[in-house]
Amino acid sequence: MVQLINGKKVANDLNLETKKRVIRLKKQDVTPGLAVVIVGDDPASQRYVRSKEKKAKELGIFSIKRALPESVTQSELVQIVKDLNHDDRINGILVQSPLPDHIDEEQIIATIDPKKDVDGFHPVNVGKLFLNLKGHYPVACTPKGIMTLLAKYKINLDGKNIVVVGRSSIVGKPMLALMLNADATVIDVHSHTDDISKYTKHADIVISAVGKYAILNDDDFKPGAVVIDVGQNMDENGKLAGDVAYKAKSDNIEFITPVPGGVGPMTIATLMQQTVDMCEWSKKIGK
Ligand SMILES: Nc1nc2c(c(=O)[nH]1)N[C@@H](CN(C=O)c1ccc(C(=O)N[C@@H](CCC(=O)O)C(=O)O)cc1)CN2
Repeated sequence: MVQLINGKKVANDLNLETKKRVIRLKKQDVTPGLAVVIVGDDPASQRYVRSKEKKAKELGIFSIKRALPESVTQSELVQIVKDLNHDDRINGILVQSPLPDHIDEEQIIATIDPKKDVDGFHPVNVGKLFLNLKGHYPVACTPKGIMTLLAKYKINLDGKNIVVVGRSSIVGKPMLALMLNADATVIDVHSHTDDISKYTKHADIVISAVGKYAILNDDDFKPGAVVIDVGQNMDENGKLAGDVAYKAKSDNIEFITPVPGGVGPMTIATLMQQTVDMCEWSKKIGK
């Protein structure tokens, strides 16, 4: 029988802890601040941004949203990010991805002050992660949230065979780095990989971040596998579903993150946690 990894519960616990930290900071007259920049009207992105604003409010984090039309120019967007870099109320800036095709996303991310890059996408922070540098720096929220989930479920990573499916900057690549830094043995498979299941079938842990419903199923894993499903897709009935189609009585999967209720809530809880971390780091408070 497959056991579900309850991301919603772990995220709720993390949010409670974050809320307590915010209360403590406010007693010192410090309020963490988050700025969310969104371009265009993609319904999924709008939903995610609404959830981020709602959660920030619930936890007592100050937040501002810059919602821009699809027609915004590169230079206008660069200027908005620069203004946020200089806004003392703001500790974390994120630009919701994806951006429209006419925008050079790399330049926008590189404009964010690395000390306010709450998504951990800036090349300086990505470099620190891959070099496994000590010290304080932000890390992409979805992979960081996955590491928190695995730790909560006491899933050992040292020397384990990990297969990451997908190589995006948001999940796949930082996930690889975090796993390497945790002493796991890591393989990344992607759209140019000949036979993905050849790799997943030998993995202790598979992390799938492809964005295609049912790209993997029970037969693609070995008995006892832990499966982390990052997909946010629609199934054949128009219901939200992950990358992995499985039966509750799977012979192979031992643990899986459900969609919804697995990795998704951890992304937002980690974003809130990291906003507070960055506020404390900037004021040299705490850790
Ligand atoms: N700047 C960023 N852009 C994007 C990121 C990111 O981390 N930073 N990640 C994704 C989208 N994302 C956050 O922005 C995100 C995706 C899914 C969820 C979530 O809670 N999913 C729920 C279901 C929600 C629903 O009903 O649709 C779940 O799985 O339970 C949160 C955040 C791409 N862009």
